[in-house]
Amino acid sequence: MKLRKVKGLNGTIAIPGDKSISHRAVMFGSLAKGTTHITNFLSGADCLATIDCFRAMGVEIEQDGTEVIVHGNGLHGLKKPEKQLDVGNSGTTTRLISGILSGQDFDVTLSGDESLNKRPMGRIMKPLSTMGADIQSVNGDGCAPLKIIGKPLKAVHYDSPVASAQVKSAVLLAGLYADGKTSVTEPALSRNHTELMLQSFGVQVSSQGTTAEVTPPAEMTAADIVVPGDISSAAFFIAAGLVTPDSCITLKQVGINPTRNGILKVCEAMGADLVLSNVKDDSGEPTADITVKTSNLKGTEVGGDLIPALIDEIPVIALMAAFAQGETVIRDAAELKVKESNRIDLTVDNLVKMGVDAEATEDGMIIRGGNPLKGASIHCRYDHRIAMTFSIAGINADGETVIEDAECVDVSYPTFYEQLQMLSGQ
Ligand SMILES: O=C(O)C1=C[C@@H](OP(=O)(O)O)[C@@H](O)[C@H](O)C1
Ligand SMILES: C=C(OP(=O)(O)O)C(=O)O
Repeated sequence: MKLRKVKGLNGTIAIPGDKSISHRAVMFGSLAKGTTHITNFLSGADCLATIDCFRAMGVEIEQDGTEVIVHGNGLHGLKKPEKQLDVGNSGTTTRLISGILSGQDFDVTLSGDESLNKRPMGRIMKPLSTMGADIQSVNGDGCAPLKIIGKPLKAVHYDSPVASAQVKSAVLLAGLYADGKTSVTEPALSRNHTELMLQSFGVQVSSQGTTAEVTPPAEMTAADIVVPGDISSAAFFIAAGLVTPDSCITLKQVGINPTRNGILKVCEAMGADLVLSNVKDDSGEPTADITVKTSNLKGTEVGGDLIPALIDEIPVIALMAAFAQGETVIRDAAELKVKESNRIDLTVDNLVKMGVDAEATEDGMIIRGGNPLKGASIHCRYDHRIAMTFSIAGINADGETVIEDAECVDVSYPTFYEQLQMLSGQ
């Protein structure tokens, strides 16, 4: 993908469905008795991998673009797949499904692509093993492929060392099959979509502070799920609208769940012209339209408990910082090293290539904004968030920017380039 400066971004777009919520809707619909209708499903590669995994375990799932119908087989209705499950590039699929598979009465192996098979799975193997699961890293390196032999599970309380919704969810989903109430406490609150959506499927879940507890149900009941727009996808156009001269963009129906909306707080601290309208909260997952206009940003500090609420947005926040006056410090974000790529190093390397004064730290980065950006050839190691971040950089840089492997945006945002082109009037 080749990009050059644009004359401004203007217009209104609908942001595609939330990736985290789309995964969960397919998973919980598959475990429920009855028919689950999902509207505004994210038809990106990661969520399609989740659909394929459940189809392989005997669940009938109809998909027509963003409309999905799941004919659930009930909590104990999954069947042993004929082959190894392919989780593609998706950490969420891998970790959440591992919780579910731990409690089945069959064994299964799951594996993903090169990037996925390098990501740490010890973080879920440890608590799931404590519950009695037999889950092994096939190559003994703590990564996928994972072999999971389903077992009767014990209820536990798990004190998680990381604020991770994937770890929390893996344990809570195994808890659906345990012999009593299972709870997880995390060091800071991560996204709570699992807790909210399990309740919609009739499961008793309680949350207090950073602890969530699930009571194993006899059955789960099907639900209709309307997926809000993904704030992690909206983030690219929030940043684009703020840093591109002569821009005004409205993003419709974006999820603003407080465990996800950290970027809105960062925008406020940076002095962004950002307005929420049409705020709705009828499904437990609040949404709003977000309007952003070109702004003079200032540097800020990002860290602490805010990090889990914006973890996937940090590369694009770093880009905003490159356009801001003064210094931005991002800390407490070491988790970025174990995403689809090492997002600390890759973000900083690519920023520096484009002429930004940036340096990596142990747990984040420091960016001194204000230098003009120059076009560069960007390596994204097939990391969708890096590809989109540096595409927004590219439309604000002198000369040409080339994004290698740009097709990886399909993982979470297949219509990204189409919408970017539309907003730039090209
Ligand atoms: O639960 C989820 O849907 C997700 C949780 C986050 O990962 P961690 O739980 O590993 O932080 C996030 O980075 C990922 O994109 C989606
Ligand atoms: C980290 C991400 O996803 P996952 O962990 O599901 O691969 C992401 O989408 O940025």
